[in-house]
Amino acid sequence: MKFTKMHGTGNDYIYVNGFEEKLENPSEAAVKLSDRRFGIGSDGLILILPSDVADCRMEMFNADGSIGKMCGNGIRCVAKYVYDRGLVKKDVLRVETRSGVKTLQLRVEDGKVASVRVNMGQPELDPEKIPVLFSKDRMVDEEVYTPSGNVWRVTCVSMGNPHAVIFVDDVEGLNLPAIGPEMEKHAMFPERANIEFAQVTGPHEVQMRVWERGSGETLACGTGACACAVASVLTGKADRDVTVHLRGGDLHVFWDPDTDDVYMEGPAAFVFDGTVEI
Ligand SMILES: N[C@@H](CCC[C@H](N)C(=O)O)C(=O)O
Repeated sequence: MKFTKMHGTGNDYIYVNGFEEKLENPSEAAVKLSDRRFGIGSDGLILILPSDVADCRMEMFNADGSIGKMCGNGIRCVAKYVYDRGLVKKDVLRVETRSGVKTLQLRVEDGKVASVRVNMGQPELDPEKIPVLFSKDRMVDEEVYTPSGNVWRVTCVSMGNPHAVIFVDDVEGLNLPAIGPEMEKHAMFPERANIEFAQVTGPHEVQMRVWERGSGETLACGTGACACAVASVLTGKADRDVTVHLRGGDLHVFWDPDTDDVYMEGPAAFVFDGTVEI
């Protein structure tokens, strides 16, 4: 099977052109191919497919084979893939995802996509829809106790997938591989959750690390950066226009007060093409 390795701020996926390739069991392939020693190595697998309602469709699988309804870093790479390879030559693109059709504005340099601005849609704050087992009045900065005895104050937001944002004083000092799994799988999240740890360093600056549902610690998460920006506003810690600094680079997020839409802007990068036996 032909594949392409790409990344958005270090959040790397294996991309398969579903216009040409047929993958019988993508979930199983995601587990096998994402392995960083026995496979190609990635945070997961993304299929680029034809769509009846948009320019193309994406399907994303985490490294454990589970499905993610939306992927902010992945969708920018999908845009770069279809534009640079001439599949869809438009600088405003519509991509179908499991969380609806997203509109993307491409910034092209020397004929290739350098960065992409995505309308990520409106954040979902209804606990039943996220889903999180909190009541409606306990959604912002609420205490959660973990089985190992940690207490975290979380703000829950869905950006098409579930996120819990936790503000801390020293994001780099955290032992994320120890803390992440017990929060991802905490009983309060019936479908597990992506966990963001954030340190606000100014009205327009947030430093963030992420433990992704199904993939573990990644260098960046686009939907997570958006959830973090929304949580920063809801808790009164930052303005609606923030740069989220991640281990893999920066993402710019703006939560529009007029439309309630969240916009995310960041780079998309090609790594290499290859073929693999599956
Ligand atoms: N890396 C992504 C999010 C991927 C999906 C997530 N792990 C989930 O299961 O919800 C992003 O950039 O948004």
